[in-house]
Amino acid sequence: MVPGGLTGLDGNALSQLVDALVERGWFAGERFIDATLCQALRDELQRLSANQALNEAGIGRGDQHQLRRDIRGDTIRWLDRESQAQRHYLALMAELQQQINRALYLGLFEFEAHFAEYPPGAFYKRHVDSFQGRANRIVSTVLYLNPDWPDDGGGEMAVYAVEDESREVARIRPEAGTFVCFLSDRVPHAVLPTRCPRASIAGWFRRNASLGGLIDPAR
Ligand SMILES: O=C(O)CCC(=O)C(=O)O
Ligand SMILES: [Fe+2]
Repeated sequence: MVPGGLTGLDGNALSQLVDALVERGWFAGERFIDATLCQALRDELQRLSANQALNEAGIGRGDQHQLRRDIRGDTIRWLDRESQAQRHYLALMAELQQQINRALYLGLFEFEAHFAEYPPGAFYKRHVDSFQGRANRIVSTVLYLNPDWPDDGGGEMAVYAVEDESREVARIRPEAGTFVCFLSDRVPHAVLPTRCPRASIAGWFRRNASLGGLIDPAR
């Protein structure tokens, strides 16, 4: 249950998510997150964008961080719990974390997430979100915030086979309310070039990983 009388996650959808994670490593569900909450999150992202509060996203963590517009073209802002909408979404993710830990014993202990805006023409080439052995990102999530995404809007998330990254297995429209969840080190995915401004929240459940004596190194 989410505090403050807010809408929680649907039990049925949650068990579908957990089953899909176990069976094939990824899940996508339409209308997984309430439309009113998606609208509030999109309004907030649009305000941040209008106030030039978004930053160009890079690839690699810590010292390895670099801007590569040929690889990814979104601008981002990390969630900071400043709004009621963010706190509501984070409470839902805490509920999801509990369910995943209960069913899969993944020991997820923390969630980090950022708003993302892909302007027309932007994309994110095929990648995985963490590498085996250095995997403190365990489960990735994406919530889309675009009501009435047009058929010819592009910007789908392409999902590729775990055992063969050249084989596309799904294409997911970034329609508001659609939620995607997958094992961060297993599932190759990409954002296909978008034709419309594309709004989302990408997030990661993490496990504490001690790397080279650093506890929980910088993202
Ligand atoms: O927005 C999406 O569909 C995926 C974004 C993504 O892959 C990422 O931020 O790592
Ligand atoms: Fe990704």
